[in-house]
Amino acid sequence: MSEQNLFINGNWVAGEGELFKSINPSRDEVIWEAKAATDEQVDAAVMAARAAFVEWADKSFEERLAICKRFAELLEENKQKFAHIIAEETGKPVWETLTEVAAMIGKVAISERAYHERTGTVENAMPGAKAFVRHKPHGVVAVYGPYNFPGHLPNGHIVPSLLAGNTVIFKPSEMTPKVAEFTVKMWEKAGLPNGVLNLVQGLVDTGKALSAHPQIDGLFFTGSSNTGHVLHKLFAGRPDKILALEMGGNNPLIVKDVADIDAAVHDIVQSAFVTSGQRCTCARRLFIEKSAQGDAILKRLIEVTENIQVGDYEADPQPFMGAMISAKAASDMVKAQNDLIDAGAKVLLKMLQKDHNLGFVTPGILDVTNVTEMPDIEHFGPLLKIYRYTDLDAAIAEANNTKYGLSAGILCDSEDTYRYFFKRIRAGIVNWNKPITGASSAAPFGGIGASGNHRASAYYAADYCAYPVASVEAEHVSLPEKLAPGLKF
Ligand SMILES: NC(=O)c1ccc[n+]([C@@H]2O[C@H](COP(=O)([O-])OP(=O)(O)OC[C@H]3O[C@@H](n4cnc5c(N)ncnc54)[C@H](O)[C@@H]3O)[C@@H](O)[C@H]2O)c1
Ligand SMILES: O=CCC[C@H](NC(=O)CCC(=O)O)C(=O)O
Repeated sequence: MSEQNLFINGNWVAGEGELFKSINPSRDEVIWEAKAATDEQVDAAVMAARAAFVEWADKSFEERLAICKRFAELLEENKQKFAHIIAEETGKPVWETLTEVAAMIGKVAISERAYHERTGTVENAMPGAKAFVRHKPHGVVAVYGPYNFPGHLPNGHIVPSLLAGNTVIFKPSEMTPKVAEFTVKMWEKAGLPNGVLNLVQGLVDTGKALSAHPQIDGLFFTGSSNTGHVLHKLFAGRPDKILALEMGGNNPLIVKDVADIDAAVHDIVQSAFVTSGQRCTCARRLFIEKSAQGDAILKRLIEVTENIQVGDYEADPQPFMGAMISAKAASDMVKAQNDLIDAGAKVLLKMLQKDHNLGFVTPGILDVTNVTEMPDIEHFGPLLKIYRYTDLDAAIAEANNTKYGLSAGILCDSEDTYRYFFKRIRAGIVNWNKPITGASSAAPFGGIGASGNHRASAYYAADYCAYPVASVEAEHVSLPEKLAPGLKF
């Protein structure tokens, strides 16, 4: 039981709202239980961030960076422990959660570089003066995180926000409060001044109270498209607030003429089933040619997928896939599969949830080529939909037939085919002969359409964490050499 679960103005305090729990989805055990933040506690957190802002923004960049570097060192020292907490709360195997902690550590150096390269100071000479472009923090920002990368993805907003001089209120996913608590304890230990980072835990009501708070200057969100759209509506008519949205996708992957079938199948599996399909970048739709080679790829894909190891996060040897975030998420995914089957999808490999109290499902593959009414929704789990095609243009058109636009890829040996595809496909991440998951934090990250609002996370996060200020400056006022017509001095 975690009683003092909120971090407000440098103090750990108990929530006074509704009781909520975090359940280990691999073992059906309660691992965290506490009360949500009330509206008054959300208000206290926002006002603490407001009070801390001027002093934090006034510190030198080097002072702020030193604390972020200490945070990264603490993560390094505690990486085994932290990886186990992420694994126990999300179901992801430890091999994978160790990479999540590594991405969090790497974020500090990447954000330092991005701060200078994207939001540095530019000075230009001009007659009798100098012109500058500098950047200033927005002020108090709210950061919302998803459950699938409960450490890495909010960290991708928090680190650049703090480096730029903003103060933060962090609202993690209600599915992953324990990871959030550990993260904030590392920041506390790293020496952040009181009020600079505040943690409010809770359900949707806590999220609503924070997003509606008049004293936030911005909201940086990674999560579902549904919630992102709710927030977008809430911020409509508020050009004074900055809203950065990173949402989901209905991501396509096309296969066309490859020599190495096993290599192609590897990249498909890595794209569709890593993290039990719970990555925003996962391939949801796979386009395979109607040809002998297409048949061979599909046959091999089914064989390899049938043999994917699914198991407990600590199992030795480690499984490829762990549990989904909850038993409910797993049964919802099976239901989504059944709905598609009812709509005419052909089962190639049936997804199964053997124990309804746990989050484990085996990966599923459906042929949806003949389904006439395919919903354009993100199936956030290990369910891959196959489209058989005869014409590449038609496959690309269908790949683009989505309101989303996060990631896309093609597996093909011809560079010309890739260039052709690249020009026509609509997505923020476009890969060639590589999985479409595993997007690097060192590159801009995010999508177009319903996947986000173009302020991509990762490397370009620096852009939305500070605003540019243009200045023309001279040490003294002086009369211009040439006066405007009609003026006499
Ligand atoms: N594009 C990306 O960068 C990216 C990365 C990871 C995950 N995702 C997406 O995230 C989703 C999974 O995460 P999730 O289910 O935790 O997302 P979610 O939208 O359910 O929750 C995200 C956060 O929003 C809060 N929230 C929910 N409803 C709210 C409301 N009405 N008002 C204010 N706050 C509210 C939640 O409490 C949580 O803190 C998937 O759709 C996935 O594609 C996107
Ligand atoms: O749900 C979002 C997936 C993000 C994920 N990105 C990473 O793993 C980044 C790792 C790094 O920073 O190098 C993905 O794209 O799969």
